[in-house]
Amino acid sequence: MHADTNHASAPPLLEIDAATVLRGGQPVLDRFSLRVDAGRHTAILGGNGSGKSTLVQLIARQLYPLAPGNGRSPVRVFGREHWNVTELRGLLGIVSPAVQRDYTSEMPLEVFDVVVSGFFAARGLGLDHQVSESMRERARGALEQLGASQLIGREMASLSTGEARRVLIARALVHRPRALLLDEPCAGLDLASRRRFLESLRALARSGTTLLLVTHHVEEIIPEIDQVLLLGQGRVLRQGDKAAVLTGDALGEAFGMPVHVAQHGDWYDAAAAPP
Ligand SMILES: Nc1ncnc2c1ncn2[C@@H]1O[C@H](COP(=O)(O)OP(=O)(O)OP(=O)(O)O)[C@@H](O)[C@H]1O
Repeated sequence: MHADTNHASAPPLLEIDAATVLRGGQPVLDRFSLRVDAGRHTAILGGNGSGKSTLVQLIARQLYPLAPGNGRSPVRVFGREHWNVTELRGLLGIVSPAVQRDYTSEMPLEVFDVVVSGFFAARGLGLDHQVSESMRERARGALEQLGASQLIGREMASLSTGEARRVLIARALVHRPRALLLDEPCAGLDLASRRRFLESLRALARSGTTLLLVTHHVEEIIPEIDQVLLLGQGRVLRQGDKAAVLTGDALGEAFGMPVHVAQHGDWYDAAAAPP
């Protein structure tokens, strides 16, 4: 399901062309290629250690690929190879466990300030930040969109995992990025919080923000996502329409054991097949 149909002539949101990333001297992404068109909500699925977080860091310019030798970068975002990191984050909101740890550490940071600071790509508000009424208005709107308005006034360190995640997504959305990259957004959420959170992601997907969802849980792939990439040991095992990729065979290969996949309406789930 595409977010909207006005992207026909836009460059792809993301193009990765045979990128290799080394960590500890070993290739953890190995000649990895991926294309995500703007508006095409995509899930990146893989087991522990398959390279998902490395991929997020590659896209966020926190890790760099090996130079391919042709002078070109193997990673292009919105058609461009070179980005200033602040500018890139204005177009691509990123929420990951590392971002959440950073915001919920001991330093006192108030929820509303955290969301407004998204306009300045800063961790909190400082004296030199000129906050306009329209910025405040948009921050209130983003918190409302995530069902987190009641948290205004609270300190980040006092929030539950799910509450803090909603605030950080509001912060990532405040300057209206064209896409949102979410790394394991449901980690640490209980059943009810996860369902509510996934419903808010569905609303975002329908509102035109392209979602890139990184997860190891098939049941978090919301119906609006129609492309799935299956990652195994740093390589693309399968990529394509959800129905073609979410099969027992493909997931069995990714997770290294027999997997049973069930479909419930527009949702899928997967479990280890009984021995
Ligand atoms: N700093 C590092 N030095 C050496 N190896 C690393 C480093 N960081 C990650 N790796 C290795 O890279 C591989 C991919 O790790 P990555 O964190 O990207 O996987 P992941 O798919 O996000 O895993 P998980 O689902 O467990 O979070 C793993 O084998 C991991 O041990």
